[in-house]
Amino acid sequence: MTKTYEPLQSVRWDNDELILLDQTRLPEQTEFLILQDVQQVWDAIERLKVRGAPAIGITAAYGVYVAIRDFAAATVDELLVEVQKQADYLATSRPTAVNLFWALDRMVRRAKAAAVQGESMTGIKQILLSEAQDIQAEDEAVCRAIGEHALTLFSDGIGLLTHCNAGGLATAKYGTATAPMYLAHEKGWNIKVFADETRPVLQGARLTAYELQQAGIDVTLICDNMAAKVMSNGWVQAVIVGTDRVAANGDVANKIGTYGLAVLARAHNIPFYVAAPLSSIDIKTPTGKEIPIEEREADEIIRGLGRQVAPADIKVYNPAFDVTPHEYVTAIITEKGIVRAPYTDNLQALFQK
Ligand SMILES: CSC[C@@H](O)[C@@H](O)C(=O)COP(=O)(O)O
Repeated sequence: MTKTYEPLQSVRWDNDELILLDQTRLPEQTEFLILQDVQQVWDAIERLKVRGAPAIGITAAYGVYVAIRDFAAATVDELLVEVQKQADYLATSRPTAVNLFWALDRMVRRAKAAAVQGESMTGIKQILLSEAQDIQAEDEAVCRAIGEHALTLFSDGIGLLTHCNAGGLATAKYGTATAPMYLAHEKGWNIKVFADETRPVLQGARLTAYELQQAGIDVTLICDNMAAKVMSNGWVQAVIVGTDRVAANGDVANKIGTYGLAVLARAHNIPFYVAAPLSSIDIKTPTGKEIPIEEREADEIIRGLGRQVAPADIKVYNPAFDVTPHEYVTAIITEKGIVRAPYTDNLQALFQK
């Protein structure tokens, strides 16, 4: 029997309002936030109310419109300066996911192009709203295409392991790493997914386990330190994760713990796949060493499980992401197809097609 996937939407533009599903509250509460100004948009991104690289980009794009819609500029040039200023501000909310900068840059370029075409200030504002809506609609199509390409690597009965949440909640729909899971499920395949809980903020437990279970997919939650055991049990035939930024040489930044998983996959002879929209591929950053890695507050670890689990004043190191060297990456699955080594040439080629 085929099933249609109808997920919770994490970002919505509805009735002239930007509405976010508060991902910090899931799975206990399904709470929606109406964001009324750019400060609220910035806070929502920084505090992970919306998270996941594509969803951050989509939200920031709407954020630019929210920031300028009531701005009373005297001239089009003044409006363009304001658009740039607000985009620069939103760009400071999180450093690693390149989709944020990609979406903001696209919004600024669209405003400038509209000005060159002689649009009025009202026209430019409307064009910015449409651009944000286009970014969101395109992301859905991109995720579906990633899922279709990824599905060619898998077959009925496969066991998959994933980390963090590169799911529908992190994108417009389908997710990146989860897209083939949803498409496989729609086809009636029996797949088994193992979801790492993903310390410290538990995106795997709170979000991936939740959304896959809601969709009726066979998902098993494991603690991060159980991945080796699950692999050695022979339960996993592929690892698939999302990414916040792929460098030009194929090094992959993703949620902390991804690198360890890639090493484990290599040790067990299991392919390690990265699902990446082109908006996550940063051809201008040569290698993973140049990718800025966000460090977050100690409290995420000390009090991350809802109560104090360590000495209150303990020294903590809390990088939110790590970089998996490209040598460990079996393939990068994009909306334009599956890319394998040599990554420098093959990723570059994606942007020339
Ligand atoms: C399709 S989402 C890809 C990545 O953004 C995801 O894997 C991830 O690491 C998210 O980190 P987060 O800190 O929750 O924003």
